[in-house]
Amino acid sequence: MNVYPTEKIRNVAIIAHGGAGKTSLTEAMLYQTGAIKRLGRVDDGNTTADFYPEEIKRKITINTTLVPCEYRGLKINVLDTPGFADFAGEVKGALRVADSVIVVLSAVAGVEVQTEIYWEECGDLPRIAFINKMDRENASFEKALEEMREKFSQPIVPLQIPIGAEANFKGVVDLIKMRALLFEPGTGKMTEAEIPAELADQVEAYKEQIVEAAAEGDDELLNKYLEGEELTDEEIQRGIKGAATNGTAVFVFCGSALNNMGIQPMMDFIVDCMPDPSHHSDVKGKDVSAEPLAALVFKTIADPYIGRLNFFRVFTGTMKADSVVYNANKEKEERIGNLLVMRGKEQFAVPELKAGDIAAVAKLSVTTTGDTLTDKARPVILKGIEFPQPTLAMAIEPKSKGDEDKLSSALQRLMEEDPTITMEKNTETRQTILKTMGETHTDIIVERLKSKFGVDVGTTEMKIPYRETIRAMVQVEGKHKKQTGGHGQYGHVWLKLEPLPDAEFAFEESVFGGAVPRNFFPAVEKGVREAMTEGVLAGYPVTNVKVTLYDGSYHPVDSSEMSFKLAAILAFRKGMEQAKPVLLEPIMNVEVLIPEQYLGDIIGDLNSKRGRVLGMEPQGKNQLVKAQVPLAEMARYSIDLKSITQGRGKFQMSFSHYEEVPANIAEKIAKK
Ligand SMILES: Nc1nc2c(ncn2[C@@H]2O[C@H](COP(=O)(O)OP(=O)(O)OP(=O)(O)O)[C@@H](O)[C@H]2O)c(=O)[nH]1
Repeated sequence: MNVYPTEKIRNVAIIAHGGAGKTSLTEAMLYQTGAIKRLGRVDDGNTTADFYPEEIKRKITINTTLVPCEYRGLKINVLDTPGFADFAGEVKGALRVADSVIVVLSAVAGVEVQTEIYWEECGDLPRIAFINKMDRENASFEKALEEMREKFSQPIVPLQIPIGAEANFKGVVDLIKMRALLFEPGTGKMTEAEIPAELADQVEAYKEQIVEAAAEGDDELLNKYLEGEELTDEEIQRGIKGAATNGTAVFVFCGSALNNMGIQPMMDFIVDCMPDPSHHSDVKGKDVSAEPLAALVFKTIADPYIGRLNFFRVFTGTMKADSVVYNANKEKEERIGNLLVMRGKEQFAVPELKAGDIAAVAKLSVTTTGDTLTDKARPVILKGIEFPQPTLAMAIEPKSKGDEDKLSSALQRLMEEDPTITMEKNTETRQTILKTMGETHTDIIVERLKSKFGVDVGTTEMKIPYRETIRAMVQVEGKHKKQTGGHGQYGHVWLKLEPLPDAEFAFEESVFGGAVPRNFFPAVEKGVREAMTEGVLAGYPVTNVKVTLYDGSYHPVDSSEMSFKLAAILAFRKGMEQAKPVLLEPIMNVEVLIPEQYLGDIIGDLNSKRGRVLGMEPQGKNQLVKAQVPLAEMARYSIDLKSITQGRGKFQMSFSHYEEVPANIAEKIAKK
């Protein structure tokens, strides 16, 4: 593969709801450019972009795949992203390094939820739309268009209209060339023809929208247009390019990725009108090739053959093979060996990469996703990537004992690859908690642990770290006395137990006249602390208790530290039983961000989860609901929220405080 200058590069992310046809479109683009000789199919598991076994098995994209196509002397770096919400982190990475976006819609399903969500996340990135699956039963170009206009604020402007639909889909009318383009299914061969007479009215209506959008794309043209002058074809072209580059209009194409129909006109548009990397908002107004090196790592994978691979985009300067660069985030130099242009599982080594290009490098020592590789003499740190926070927590444990260390180091490695998972050890419940973006994500982590690291693991629900406390003050006696020939054992204490709302534990002594000698005090405290590790209700740790040692007795020969410790344990257990013990549960601060229309359902659901809604406030088009909810009710909230809002809601939570568990629930927990 050649080295391409900045102006000959297009970095295009393909985004859409799962199943709209992103991977099929990527495959068709590769075929169209001659990079592959056979059109692979998702259903046959032989596409270039989805080559991981886990992707082939599920027939979905899990990883963003970089697929460079060489076309008309340019290099189009296609980033095929996953549509499934659990892998939203991959989309974030791709959008950070793309200069423009292809939004794929199914002509049958129209604008689906994830498409809407990712559309928002595109921010200011210029985008075009490809209405796919025109060959399918119930395909409707108009309906998809209408839904786009309903849901998106940008002007939506078709540059084509379909000729035929469903099994009868034959091609498109190119509204700029004013010609019919007919495609041969499979080969994608394109022939031109006259516009079918029955489409004449439609063509006129759409043409007017194009002229308007073109005028909006160029100030000079806008004046001309507003003064009622007609724009020439050349001016319309220029205006369209301006609007496409600035993102002031979204131009629409259509076709069938599966049958390789309608791909070439869209690719021509990318080449002719979509922005090159010098337009990216990070570098706007700069001479990208004259600036010092700044390359952002947006994805890291542990490749089974090559080892760790970092994918990066060069924003400014040139990245050279066999060079030394500076990781400005880690403040460490890194040695670059080969620069690899990847295409699915294929790779080509290149001597250098110009500003704007995307590639991978193997075997760096400290670099991870989000880091900037730069020039030590003139270091730059590029803005990182804001990954979504994981929301589904599950406990994970190795199936065979002794694999604990192996599990935690494997998870560490997976966390380097995937910034949307976290792992933590809960010291109270002794569980390893894995947090992910959803159930499928968890399943995939479990599979990877087995296939890549040989650790067989199971997942269970997270245990809730309950605690126990007391609600009354009591005074109790504890006596440990044994006479078994020779030395006996003797310890005797009187303890006062009382609730201590503002601290976990306090121990005091106020013993008169040496009833218990001073040297045994530490043993008594030790006994109390030991007893507190397992409460009398359900065996959870005891908290918020003050214990005072105020009396007792001793034996000059038989008393020992051990005897006093045991006496204290006895006293504490007895005392706790009498002091109205209760179970406490962790209460979380929860913030849920949702579109207004789900407000009622969300509040109803939080109430049914024993939550207290503290308030809500509008945030743009959304509502932020603040509540406090017991952790025990929140274990599967990420799944519930997804189903109530069809994936449109977000939430986060953090620990707030402990509160008493209602008696009926406490009883059930104690029985368990
Ligand atoms: N009839 C028809 N089917 C299509 C077309 N494009 C894609 N499909 C089918 O739709 C399904 C999903 O296609 P993909 O290309 O995997 O969709 P995707 O958007 O990449 O899906 P994710 O990566 O999982 O988000 C597959 O069964 C494809 O064969 C099309 O143009 N026509």
